[in-house]
Amino acid sequence: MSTTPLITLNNGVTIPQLGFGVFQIDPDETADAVVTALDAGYRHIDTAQMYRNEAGVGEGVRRSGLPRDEVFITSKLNNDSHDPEAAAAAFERTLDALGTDHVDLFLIHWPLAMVSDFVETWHAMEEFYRSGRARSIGVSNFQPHHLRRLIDGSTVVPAVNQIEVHPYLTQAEARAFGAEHGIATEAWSPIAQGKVLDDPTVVRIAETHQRTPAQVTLRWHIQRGDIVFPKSVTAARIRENFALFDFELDDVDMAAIDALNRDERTGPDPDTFDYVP
Ligand SMILES: NC(=O)C1=CN([C@@H]2O[C@H](COP(=O)(O)OP(=O)(O)OC[C@H]3O[C@@H](n4cnc5c(N)ncnc54)[C@H](OP(=O)(O)O)[C@@H]3O)[C@@H](O)[C@H]2O)C=CC1
Ligand SMILES: O=C1CO[C@H](CO)[C@@H](O)[C@@H]1O
Repeated sequence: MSTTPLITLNNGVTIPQLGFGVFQIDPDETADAVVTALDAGYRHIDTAQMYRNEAGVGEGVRRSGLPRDEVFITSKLNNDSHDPEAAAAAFERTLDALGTDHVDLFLIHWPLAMVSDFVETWHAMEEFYRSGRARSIGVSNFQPHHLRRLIDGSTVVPAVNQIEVHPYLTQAEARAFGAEHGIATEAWSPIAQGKVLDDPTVVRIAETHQRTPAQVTLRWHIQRGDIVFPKSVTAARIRENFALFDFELDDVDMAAIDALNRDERTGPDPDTFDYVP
């Protein structure tokens, strides 16, 4: 069975570059999907308090029979828990739901810059990291201006920034900022929830390589060096999305996909998204 490359984060922790995302997987179906993914070779699961399926992730990992330390688990602090005391209680709930004594990565899900002080929230995250119960901490949906303020006001530099990235939103500025500051970029909605799969350029490159449009798009992410975790509840697609390591895109293919950028989001804009449930 093939394995995924590992990326070393700025704190020395390694993360499998290809993982499995579980947003919009029904809590009752999550354990089965996670078992299917782990059987296919994935060793990295991306969940969030907001997805309400952390318990299913924990159950799936246990049911797989794999030792806990062979699976990298990420979760994210919900938007209603930015207050440092609320963050501490929410972090406990995540560990309880997953049924584990630590997570490998814990993220602030959204900056919520208009309704909270994310630097204060980050100080609570630093405590989770110092205690060892979050092996790494990071952020999600932070723009360079948010990251600048965070880095200026704290001691631990985020290990990752998880942002929306796909061929229609290539995120040159945010990825360059991350590279400059040792913050790994994680690409969410890597196939734009399916919207890039009919793109004629992607389809043409897929035909050339006798691969699917999803595989070509995910391979483009891998060759750019980002961490990526496509979601699927379909067993055949879960396996298809993992079969990325026996073909390569050349520079011309990579440039053609880069050129599809049109700065088009499928999800919310971090500068205006302030949803607190
Ligand atoms: N930090 C954040 O704010 C966010 C984080 N995320 C994370 O990123 C992960 C991935 O993003 P997500 O938004 O789920 O979207 P994706 O870009 O991964 O797309 C998922 C959709 O594509 C379909 N699909 C998956 N594989 C294939 C394939 N090979 N061929 C055709 N269709 C396919 C799935 O269908 P089906 O399931 O029916 O097979 C599903 O409808 C999330 O699960 C979550 O972990 C996502 C959004 C925001
Ligand atoms: O992780 C997430 C899944 O998608 C949602 C809607 O786009 C986001 O709000 C959320 O951050």
